[in-house]
Formats: sequence, structure tokens, C-alpha cells
Amino acid sequence: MSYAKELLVAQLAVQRAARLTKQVFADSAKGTVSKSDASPVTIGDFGAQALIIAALKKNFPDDEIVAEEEAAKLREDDSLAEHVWNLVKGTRLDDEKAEKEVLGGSVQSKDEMLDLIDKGDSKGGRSGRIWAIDPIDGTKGFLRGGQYAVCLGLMVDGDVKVGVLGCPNLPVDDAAELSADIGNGEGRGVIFSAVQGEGATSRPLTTGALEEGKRIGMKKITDLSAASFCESVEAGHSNQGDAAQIAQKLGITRPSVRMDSQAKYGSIARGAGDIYLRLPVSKTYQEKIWDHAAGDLIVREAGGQVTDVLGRRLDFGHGRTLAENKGVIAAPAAVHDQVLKVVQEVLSV
Ligand SMILES: Nc1ncnc2c1ncn2[C@@H]1O[C@H](COP(=O)(O)O)[C@@H](OP(=O)(O)O)[C@H]1O
Ligand SMILES: [Mg+2]
Repeated sequence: MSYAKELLVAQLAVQRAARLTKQVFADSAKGTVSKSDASPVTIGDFGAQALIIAALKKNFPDDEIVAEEEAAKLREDDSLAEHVWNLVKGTRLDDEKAEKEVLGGSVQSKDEMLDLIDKGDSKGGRSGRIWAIDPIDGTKGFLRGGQYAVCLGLMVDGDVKVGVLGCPNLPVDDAAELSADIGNGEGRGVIFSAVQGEGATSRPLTTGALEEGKRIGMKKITDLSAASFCESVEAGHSNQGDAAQIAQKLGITRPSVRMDSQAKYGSIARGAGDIYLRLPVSKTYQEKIWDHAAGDLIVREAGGQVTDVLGRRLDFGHGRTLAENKGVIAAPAAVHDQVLKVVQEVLSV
């Protein structure tokens, strides 16, 4: 089974949505809609979700979609909806042909936009074709002026087949050192992609699918003490104390790099950094599939292994959440077992 068309549509959809988010990012208020500490939201989340779903519905009308946002807030507040609509109708790819022939052109009206946003309400599950969308992953990073990612994955019968991550604030250069710093914005913007069984690639976000991607691969490390690892900026998303103990037991001396969003998966997949740990803080939190689907495939296709802290593969067929998993360990396949063992010692699981 070839997923060439799905990959092309996903890359162009992410490229166009990322373009919308960049406009919001450039604004000092960052389009904040809600500052809720648990899950802040910006107008960029709604706009990017509408544009991605428009492209998916045009090309794959029967596929289901699991997306993070819903339009209820916009339906209650027309000036907010108008604001999002202005962004959505004004955002196109430079390539007119791709915009029209692949993405299906613009959304026709504000009402259509609201309906599209609400098409991301699938329950997910173990059968059929289901897309997972996180329009702005790492919203807290976005609001701080840091890293964020536009994320899209296709699952078929619960298995991720296509993954695309648009990271507007990561360096284009795959050889750049691991850092969450966005500098002055020069040389930034990369899109990571993978298709199951076909490897992972990166290319500049601005050229999107119009240019061949470059193969990426995880760093080959044998000595774990030389590894560098990354984790969430938010202490509420991943236990940083446990991570420090794990690093110490592995003999890692370099401080962890803290970075928001699935940009962490993309970074280690291209060998900028080696290990991504996401260690449960609360016993009850269930990870969301849109926070991991694309990254999980990209890392595995780049030569990595991704499991939870109990060593189980992430189960994307369970529904909208990874209810059957706890935490995430992403590392080069050759050393994943070693890392897992130490994680389990420290967490006593
Ligand atoms: N208590 C918690 N534990 C783990 N992840 C959480 C969490 N609360 C929120 N998140 C998720 O963490 C994501 C960001 O991950 P990271 O810390 O790697 O940047 C958020 O995505 P959004 O920013 O799309 O809401 C959100 O879904
Ligand atoms: Mg997210």
C-alpha cells in the first residue's frame, strides 16, 4: 500500500497551516483566546485546525478525524470567529497549483470554517483510517515565543502510517546543535515526515512538498554517558526530578534540553539529541494521541524505538487518548532497552 498521496496532502496541509500560525506568532499578543493554565488556546489553534481539516475532507472525505479543538467558543463569540475567519481566508500556499489542485482551494465561508473545525470529533479507535491533528502543539511554548509544532498523523487500524511535523522555530539545518532557542528567527522552519517502512525525512518548511526531503537518522550512540536528552519545558507535563535521577544513573552529565512540543521527537530523529523522556507527573493524566502520533512514527522510521515507561508500544487504537500507556521513552533502538531499564529502576515500575 502506497501512501504517496496522503503524504503529499499532509505535508502541504501542514505547510499551509504553519504559515497561518506564523502570522499569529509574529503578533505580540500571540492571538491568545484563553489563558487557562491547563490548556491555553490561541486563534492560531482554530485557524490551523480549520485549514488542515479542509484539505483532508477535500481529498479523503470518508476518513475520520481526531483533532484537539472544537468550534464552541467561536460559535459563542462572533468577533472571535471573525478574527479566525480573516486569518483562514487570507492564508494560501505560494504555489497556486498545489493550493488549488491538491489542497482544494480556500474555505468558502465562516460557517463552513466552523463546521470544518467540528469535524475533528471522532472518538478514534482500532479500525479504519483516522487522522490525528494537533494544530499548535506546545501552545505554552508558542505563547512564550518558543518552540511549537503543527502535527498531523494518519492511523490505519490503529497503526500510524504517515506522520508530519511542521516546526516553524527549529533550525532548517539538521546538523544544528540541540537547543530550544529560536535566535532571531533566521534559518528556521523545518518539516519532518515519515511513511511506515519508508524512512523519515526533513526539508525546509517553506518549500514543503515541492522539494525532495533529506533522509534523517538518529545518532548512533554506544556510550550512553555521552547522550543528550530532551524533555518538556513544563514541569507539569513531565517529571523533571525523575529525569535528572535517570540521567545521573546513565552517567549523563550534560544538562537536559527543555523544549516544548513534538519538536522534541523531530530533533532526536535527526540526531540533534538522543533521548526524549516524558515521565508521568500525575497518576490520572492520559496522554492525547495528537501529541504523539506523528512523532512516534518519525522517530521509529529514523532508527529509534518509542515505548511507554512499562516498555509497551504506544497504543493509538484505544481512542482519543493513550489510555493504555504511561509516559514516553524515545531513544535510538540499540540503546532503548538500557534506557528503559534505568527508567524502571528510578520510577519503581
Ligand atoms: N499533565 C500533563 N501531563 C502531560 N502532558 C500534558 C499535561 N497537560 C497537558 N499536556 C499536554 O502536553 C502538551 C505539550 O507537550 P510538551 O510539554 O511536550 O510541550 C500539550 O499540548 P498542547 O500544547 O497542544 O495543548 C498538552 O496536550
Ligand atoms: Mg499538543
